[in-house]
Amino acid sequence: MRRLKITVPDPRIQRIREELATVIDPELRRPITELDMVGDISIPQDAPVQVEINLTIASCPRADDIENDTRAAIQRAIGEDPFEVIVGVMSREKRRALTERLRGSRPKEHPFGKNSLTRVIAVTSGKGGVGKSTVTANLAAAMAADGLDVGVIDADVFGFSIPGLLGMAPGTQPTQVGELMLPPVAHEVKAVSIGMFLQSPDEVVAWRGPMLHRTLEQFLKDVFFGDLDVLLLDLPPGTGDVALSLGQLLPHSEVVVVTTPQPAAADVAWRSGAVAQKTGQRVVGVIETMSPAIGPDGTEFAFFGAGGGEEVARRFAVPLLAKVPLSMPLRADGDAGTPVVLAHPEDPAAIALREAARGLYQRPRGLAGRSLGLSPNE
Ligand SMILES: Nc1ncnc2c1ncn2[C@@H]1O[C@H](COP(=O)(O)OP(=O)(O)OP(=O)(O)O)[C@@H](O)[C@H]1O
Repeated sequence: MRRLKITVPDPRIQRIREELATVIDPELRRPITELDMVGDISIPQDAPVQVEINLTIASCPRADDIENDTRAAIQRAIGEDPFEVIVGVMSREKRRALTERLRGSRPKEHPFGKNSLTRVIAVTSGKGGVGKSTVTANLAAAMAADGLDVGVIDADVFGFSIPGLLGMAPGTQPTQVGELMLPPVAHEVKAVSIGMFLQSPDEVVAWRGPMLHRTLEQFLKDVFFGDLDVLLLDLPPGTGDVALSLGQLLPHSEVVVVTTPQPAAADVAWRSGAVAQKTGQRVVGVIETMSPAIGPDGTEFAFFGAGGGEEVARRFAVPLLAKVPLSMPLRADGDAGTPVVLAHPEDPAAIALREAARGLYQRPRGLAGRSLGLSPNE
């Protein structure tokens, strides 16, 4: 009688697959198994286990991370057994299929339209240099540290400082996979900035409105942020073109107004929020920064006066989410690329910013702050 030969798959292959499903692509934020990055897993006789990994592109900036995580996963699956990881690159067809799959889950326009579950929050100020970008970077880092998926679009053409504030090295750029751009990630925050697309660091951006509009639109459509809980936008100071574009592209976005305590700055800050209201957006809160600080001997330093935040919040009938005192660590940590909420969480400025972040994402959606069109001014 002839014997039927049944080949039983080596159980180690299944264990390796299960462990590889825990390896997350750092840019796409999905398991490499789901992204079709795992090729053949074979166990030749008397030879090490072979596992093939296919990166999305040859110059994948996070290739080392993916390979290291893959090795650790295989080790967890097979212990001391010898193995080999063969790192290759996806074929063009596979890459196209992947980008189509990633785009496929997105609506035709951009993924942050009115049915999106992502909370879009634009951070605006009247004047430049009041601390708006620092506030944005810290809100993003604090929300991400609380476990939210957070993205930032740095649309501040004149002072694109988000990459630096998040510690991204000069020259950091999104990774291009097919037509999609994968935003760099720092402190668990995905960020894309106009500054990442300049030819040289010294290039000055002097764009007219339509160019800014197209850039913002492209960021929203072509940057693959994945499913975000919160998308923060760092707007240029003032009441200009980007705010109007935002009204058209993201009419459901909410707006946080940043001001210093100075009455003159507060008045300009109020104007920038009022423009946002005119384009249908909703002012949801005010953050005062450079607020009075208390020295070690109890002396109060109120270099920029007091009361600006309360005044702007009163005029919009929205909460004053935080008063962020003047703080050396806040400034120094920003310069060093680690937001103060992470580097010095005990600093009074960090405490205030963390409270503002929580106040923002824990807030129910409502009508406060939306212009009801009853009065031309307030
Ligand atoms: N509470 C604070 N204490 C100390 N320094 C602060 C505080 N807030 C902001 N700064 C500092 O003020 C400077 C300007 O801040 P930032 O770049 O965030 O302002 P901005 O409003 O975004 O400016 P721009 O619109 O020109 O980009 C930075 O050096 C920052 O570290």
